[in-house]
Amino acid sequence: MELVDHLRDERNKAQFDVEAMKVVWAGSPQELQLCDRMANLVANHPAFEKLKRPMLVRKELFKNSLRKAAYARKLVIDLGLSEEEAKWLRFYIDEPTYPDLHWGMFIPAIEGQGSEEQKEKWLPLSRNMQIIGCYAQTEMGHGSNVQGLETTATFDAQQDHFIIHSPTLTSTKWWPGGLGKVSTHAVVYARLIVNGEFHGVHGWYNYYSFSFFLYLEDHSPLPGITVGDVGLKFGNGAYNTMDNGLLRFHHVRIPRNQMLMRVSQVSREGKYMQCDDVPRQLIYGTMVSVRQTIVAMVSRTLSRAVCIATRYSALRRQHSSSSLVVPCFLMIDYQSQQSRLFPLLASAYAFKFVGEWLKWLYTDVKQRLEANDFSTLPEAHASTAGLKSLTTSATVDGIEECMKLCGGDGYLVSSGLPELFAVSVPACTYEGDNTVLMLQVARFVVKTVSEVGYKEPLGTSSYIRRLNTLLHNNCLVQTGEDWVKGDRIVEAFEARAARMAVTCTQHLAKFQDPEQGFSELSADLVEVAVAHCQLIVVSKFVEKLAQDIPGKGVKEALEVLCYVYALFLVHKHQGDFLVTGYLTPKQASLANRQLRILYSRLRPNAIALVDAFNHTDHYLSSVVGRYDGNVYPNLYQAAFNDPFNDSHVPDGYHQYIHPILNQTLAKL
Ligand SMILES: CCC/C=C/C(=O)SCCNC(=O)CCNC(=O)[C@H](O)C(C)(C)COP(=O)([O-])OP(=O)([O-])OC[C@H]1O[C@@H](n2cnc3c(N)ncnc32)[C@H](O)[C@@H]1OP(=O)([O-])[O-]
Ligand SMILES: Cc1cc2nc3c(=O)[nH]c(=O)nc-3n(C[C@H](O)[C@H](O)[C@H](O)COP(=O)(O)OP(=O)(O)OC[C@H]3O[C@@H](n4cnc5c(N)ncnc54)[C@H](O)[C@@H]3O)c2cc1C
Repeated sequence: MELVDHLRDERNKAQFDVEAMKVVWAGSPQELQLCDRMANLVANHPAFEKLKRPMLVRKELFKNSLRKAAYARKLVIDLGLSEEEAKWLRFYIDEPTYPDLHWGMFIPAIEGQGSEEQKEKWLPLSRNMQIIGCYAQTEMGHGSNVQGLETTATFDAQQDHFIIHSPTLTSTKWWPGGLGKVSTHAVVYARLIVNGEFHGVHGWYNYYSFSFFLYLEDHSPLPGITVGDVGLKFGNGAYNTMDNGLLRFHHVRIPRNQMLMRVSQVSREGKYMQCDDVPRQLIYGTMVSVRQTIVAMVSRTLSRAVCIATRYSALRRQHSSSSLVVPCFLMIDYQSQQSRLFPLLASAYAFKFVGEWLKWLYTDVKQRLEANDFSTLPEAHASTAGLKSLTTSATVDGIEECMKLCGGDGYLVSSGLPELFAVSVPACTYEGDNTVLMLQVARFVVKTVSEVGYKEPLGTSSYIRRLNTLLHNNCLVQTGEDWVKGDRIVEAFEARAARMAVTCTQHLAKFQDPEQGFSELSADLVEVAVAHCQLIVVSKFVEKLAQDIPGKGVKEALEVLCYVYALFLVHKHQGDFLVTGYLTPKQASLANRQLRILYSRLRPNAIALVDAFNHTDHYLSSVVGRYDGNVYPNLYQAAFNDPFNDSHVPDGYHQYIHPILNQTLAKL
């Protein structure tokens, strides 16, 4: 039977080569081929069916996720998949499970913080999954405040042991993924006590957290260990496939050599030694690595929601403005729908490119760290923290907007959007609460501004070198067309970020106690950080356009997306641009007018741009976002696939409805 493509007319409107755009989106022909292969491997394997997931109760859901993880592992072994292939396989299985933490945090923690000897011992076991590990940092009372961790690791020189202990209820390890039921091992963060002294006390540190490698034997907890799951989380299915755990220690002994010893060591005699030249921030290194990964992947999450909402918008008709009866307008042709949807489409591309850049930055930093060059660590920390915060917040808001863009049907689980929202929203909290991370960026920016004159700003903050120009030269835009020039756009974002940073730095200088100032101005500081991070995203998109991009019309389509992204932000944050005096109201209004023109230029390419994400229907798992656009019959069928429709007589009908109908409630 010939398949009907209900979006064919829309696809025919495309003004660029979709296959070439797929390569740009994937990053390279090899990446495209790799992702395509893994996505289809998952889509065509019955073990990875996921439509029934939201209907399962927690225990069934969890067992189901264990089954999938086991099949995935079997595929990795049977097909001899590389670590990179296995990573994409897990990604397309699309279900948070313990291997995410094992591969994503436990192994990187050992790689980053273990000594050579420790790595040699534990990494092969971990990579073969003979042990399964998690990352246990957060405590019930201390998430954002890592310095406040209370778990203790006291050295016992007599027995050459550390004694791990949870001295208070609030020191209970709380949230680590994979901890609740599965992990055999954990990297545990604790305060080190040697000879009765806390170690690692520095000017800015009260406590110093150390990593320990902890054995949970034979899957029954070791004596002195209490372990369990933190409980049901938001959303059906969603993150409930993960066993986020709790963990308490009651004077648990572990051998001394289970302390991860790259940053500091404790000798047999109980001597504490800090490794020369290795900054203690390295114990935060795993977080930097994971924040980078989150940014690299988040564009896919947003692209998924945008793909669903764009396809449905290009199919569904509503009434025209002149006739409320005859349905004729495609939803996507409403200006208001475009002004909500197209900036999200542009953001997905923008986040993809900034994610690529961040990956490059992180790879560079990692190589430097291996050579004991720590000079770019502050830039890596600020960029990973800030971009993680900016992109996850925008993505989660974007998914919610996509849900609304699909009207009532977006609210149905079968649209794929509610579960996507529920599984994505904790990304604003895990790996650092987004506000807390933005405050870290603000510290970095303010410090850079304060040091102007005796320390050269580098990398993402190099615009601060041109502070004088940025503070005094105002925008030169005179026509709408002036807004679609890369250097002009970047300069506008630089001027806004620099002016906001300087104002905040001046306000901070008025406080005698800098920390009090920082606390009182924290809401403004977050805005400074947002301005700095948006500048990074815009400038990386503009830099991308300066590259050679093959394929008919591809570069032109990307240019439109880039300016939509940037001008949408100018419009949304016009208060910043106006208050800082960089723009006049007329220039702000020209930006908005140009944005509308860009929407009309984007419109014919909308479906092709989401097709270029190359998402399979399995990955989307959305009735309204299907590739063929055959929505209505499938939407109708999906209602009957719900087990709730198996019978007309639901459980409880006879018991609770009959008495009402028959007026026999008194018997209840
Ligand atoms: C898949 C999902 C799985 C989820 C897993 C999780 O959630 S796991 C759990 C995830 N949990 C979280 O994410 C917890 C979030 N909380 C934190 O990461 C920390 O508590 C903090 C960064 C907020 C504050 O840290 P603090 O109180 O220690 O200190 P401070 O602010 O005074 O800064 C002191 C200096 O250190 C610098 N510096 C800081 N971080 C880094 C870094 N990573 N790298 C390099 N440098 C860093 C900072 O710039 C400053 O430099 P300066 O100015 O002196 O040159
Ligand atoms: C799904 C999920 C998975 C997780 N996985 C892991 C894991 O594998 N391993 C692990 O160790 N942890 C894990 N976590 C824990 C996670 O890292 C923490 O939840 C996170 O760091 C935030 O800490 P918190 O929950 O204590 O929030 P809090 O720090 O209590 O924050 C609550 C509110 O206070 C605000 N706030 C806090 N501090 C400040 C400040 N200094 N200035 C201004 N505002 C502030 C925040 O913005 C937020 O609005 C996970 C969490 C979730 C939800």
